Amino acid sequence: MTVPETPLAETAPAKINLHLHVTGRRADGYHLLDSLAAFAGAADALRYQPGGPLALALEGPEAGALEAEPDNLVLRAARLLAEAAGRAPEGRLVLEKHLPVASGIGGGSADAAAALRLLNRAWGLGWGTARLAPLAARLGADVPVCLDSRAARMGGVGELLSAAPALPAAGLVLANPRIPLATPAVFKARRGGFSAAAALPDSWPDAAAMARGLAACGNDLEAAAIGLCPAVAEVLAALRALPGCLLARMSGSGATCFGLFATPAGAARAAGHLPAAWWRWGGGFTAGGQPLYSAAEQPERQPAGA
Ligand SMILES: C[C@@](CO)(OP(=O)(O)O)[C@H](O)COP(=O)(O)OP(=O)(O)OC[C@H]1O[C@@H](n2ccc(N)nc2=O)[C@H](O)[C@@H]1O
Ligand SMILES: Nc1ncnc2c1ncn2[C@@H]1O[C@H](COP(=O)(O)OP(=O)(O)O)[C@@H](O)[C@H]1O
Repeated sequence: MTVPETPLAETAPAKINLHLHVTGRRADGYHLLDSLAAFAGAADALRYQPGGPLALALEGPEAGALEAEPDNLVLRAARLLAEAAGRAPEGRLVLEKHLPVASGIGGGSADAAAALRLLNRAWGLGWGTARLAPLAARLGADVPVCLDSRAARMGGVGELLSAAPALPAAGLVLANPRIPLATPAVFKARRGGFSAAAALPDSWPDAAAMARGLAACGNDLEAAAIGLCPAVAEVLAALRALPGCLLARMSGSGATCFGLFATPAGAARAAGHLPAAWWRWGGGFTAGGQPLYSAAEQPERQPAGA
């Protein structure tokens, strides 16, 4: 695996759908998607202590939303991996929950993928991504892209991954009105036909070019989400009103929306202007749990004349 971590801990970065086109529907009701997924510095964290039967403890600011869950995706991932490896599931996992639950940034999917990576190492399996990917797909449509947590183009129902455009140094603000939205309900409420896959370049030179390119795409679930949760429209308006916001759009099935900015530092400052009652975060993109660009490569200001 390509995610460098300390031996018994993993980060589970938020997945952002920079665009999301619904291109068709399968006979089983699942939708065919075309999406550019990228990963934010905002993340959950998962730790492991060996010994004893499999157990999960929840902590962190967003843990409350999960305490009543009968079956956490982390435990489902652990049992699935143990079954595939022909061994007993064991060890104590601690999930530190920072990402809002049911919010369109794939927190549960990222946690499940982090559990597969972590237990793959902790149990000494040494499996590569190719061997873990089919297990990931069984846990949810978003779990395969979260295995490597690197920007990727998603096709099929989410399991067909291909190269993403090279992302420039850019800033990202995430905002959620603290209203959970269930993914199946949003797909069900969607009206209209299907979209073509987006035409994207191999790379964008800077955040402004990326915002212009993404403006030609959309999120086909946005209108349905606003119908179910009108606060999504308020979040989008608030992001667009932030100084320096280059583009604002909903991620996944919502209700989290993102704003693109020139730099991570500018995004972090802008996030502070959003209502304190919302979940809000500002920073940059990551790949495999590491910042995409070093601080030195992230100019605070655009060069003169840019
Ligand atoms: C919409 C997306 C876009 O990345 O993100 P989120 O809003 O969840 O973050 C994903 O496709 C969500 O993936 P995930 O949350 O793993 O979905 P799953 O658990 O597999 O499916 C939940 C339900 O969503 C619907 N679903 C999901 C994926 C898909 N391609 N078509 C669908 O119609 C189905 O009704 C399914 O029963
Ligand atoms: N570790 C987990 N984190 C978040 N949600 C989880 C987890 N385990 C199970 N779930 C369930 O998965 C559903 C989708 O969660 P999540 O991945 O946060 O949504 P989304 O993909 O819309 O961001 C939640 O409503 C919850 O019932």
